Amino acid sequence: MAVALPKAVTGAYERLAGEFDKLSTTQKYAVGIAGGVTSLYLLAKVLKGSDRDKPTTLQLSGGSIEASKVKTEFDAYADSYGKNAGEGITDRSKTVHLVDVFYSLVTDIYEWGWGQSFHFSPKLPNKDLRASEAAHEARIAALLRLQPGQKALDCGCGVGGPMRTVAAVSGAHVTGITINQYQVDRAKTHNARQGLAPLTDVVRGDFTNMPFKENTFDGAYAIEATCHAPKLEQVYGEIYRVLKPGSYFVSYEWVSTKDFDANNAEHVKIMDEINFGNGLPEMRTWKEAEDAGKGVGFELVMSLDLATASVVAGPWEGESSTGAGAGSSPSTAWYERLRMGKYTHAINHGIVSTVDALGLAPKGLKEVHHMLVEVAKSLIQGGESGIFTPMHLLLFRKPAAANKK
Ligand SMILES: C=C(CC[C@@H](C)[C@H]1CC[C@H]2C3=CC[C@H]4[C@H](C)[C@@H](O)CC[C@]4(C)[C@H]3CC[C@]12C)C(C)C
Ligand SMILES: C[S@@+](CC[C@H](N)C(=O)[O-])C[C@H]1O[C@@H](n2cnc3c(N)ncnc32)[C@H](O)[C@@H]1O
Repeated sequence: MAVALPKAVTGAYERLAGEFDKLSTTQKYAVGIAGGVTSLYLLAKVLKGSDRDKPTTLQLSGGSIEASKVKTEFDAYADSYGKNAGEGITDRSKTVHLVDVFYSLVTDIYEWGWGQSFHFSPKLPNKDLRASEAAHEARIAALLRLQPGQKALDCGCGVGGPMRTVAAVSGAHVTGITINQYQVDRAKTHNARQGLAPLTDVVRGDFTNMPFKENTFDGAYAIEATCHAPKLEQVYGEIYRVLKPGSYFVSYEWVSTKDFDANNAEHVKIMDEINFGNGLPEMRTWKEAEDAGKGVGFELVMSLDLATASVVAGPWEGESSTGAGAGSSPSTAWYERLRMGKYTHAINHGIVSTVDALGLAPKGLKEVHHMLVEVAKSLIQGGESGIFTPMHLLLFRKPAAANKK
């Protein structure tokens, strides 16, 4: 079927062709060569690109996993989740490895479709997404009272979006730890490009067994990361160990809220889907998270679901809220950003499926993207129903007298 182009387009084309005809043969060659070189340059940029801010569609990779193994690794990841309601990862001893695989599979897609900060944020009134995201990260620096010259730890740092904000607003040095080598490389590239290399460091390691000496850091934080630990006590215990006495640890936790009913099949189904699409071994309740921190020796200073409550100015010593969420927040709900444009998820899936069909993306990436399209729906359901929050703020303090016999 012939496609009729708008008159404005055909008219412009005819005028250009007319102008081209007026050129001498040498000029025509020159235009041809310039056009060819420009096209080659643009093609090379799309295909390769280096030191990129974010991957282009054609750069979507399997992270630290070889392209030829992406499909096999994704299938093994999918098989590691039990079929029974509420089961999560069946063999919990494999959690850390599976999380590493998960982040190899999703890191490029996250950067491509979300940005360099792998977390949610309440959208603040009259502020755009990036400003709201940065405010959510800067709150961490304020809660930890970080100062220039101090040392902070970012537990589960992703590609370093939050670490760069925390270092930039506080002047403190931030060391990030992530289980995924591909994220280490990406974070270091971004840190250098954004002039923050001197205030940051990134290491590959397991946050349940960290390569740092006791009493090293003046503050520690985890943004939507400790939910990946096989047991919360393992990661909280390690953070307690490496913190100096009297220092703070703040976490934005993924937890079920007081509205979650473990006997409600629909609630459990939503949580199972959230666990699978986000590499979580299981979902903890906000109370379990509070108890885990206290259990390893921390004092609980503050506990508040930022999805439902506004934060007042500090300090918060001795002020431990119930976790039920006090007051209502004037901001837009965190899950609204996930809805994106009406057709964005479908369009993105079309793009990923096309590069997959053309053999320009690792086989298996289409399935990974499909998992993310599905989990976006489950996260929205979890948020709308109020049974789940990705931002339960827990502020802990290592007692000043810790370590003293
Ligand atoms: C804290 C975690 C990650 C939180 C979020 C950063 C990610 C959770 C779900 C992700 C996404 C869902 C839909 C994707 C979309 C289909 C794709 O085209 C572009 C990327 C998404 C928007 C993607 C981006 C990151 C998330 C929002 C967990 C893992 C503990
Ligand atoms: C959702 S991302 C959040 C990243 C970052 N906090 C942010 O907000 O951009 C979770 C991070 O936790 C890290 N992580 C999960 N399990 C880990 C483990 N056992 N040891 C170290 N890092 C881990 C992942 O590698 C990833 O970087």
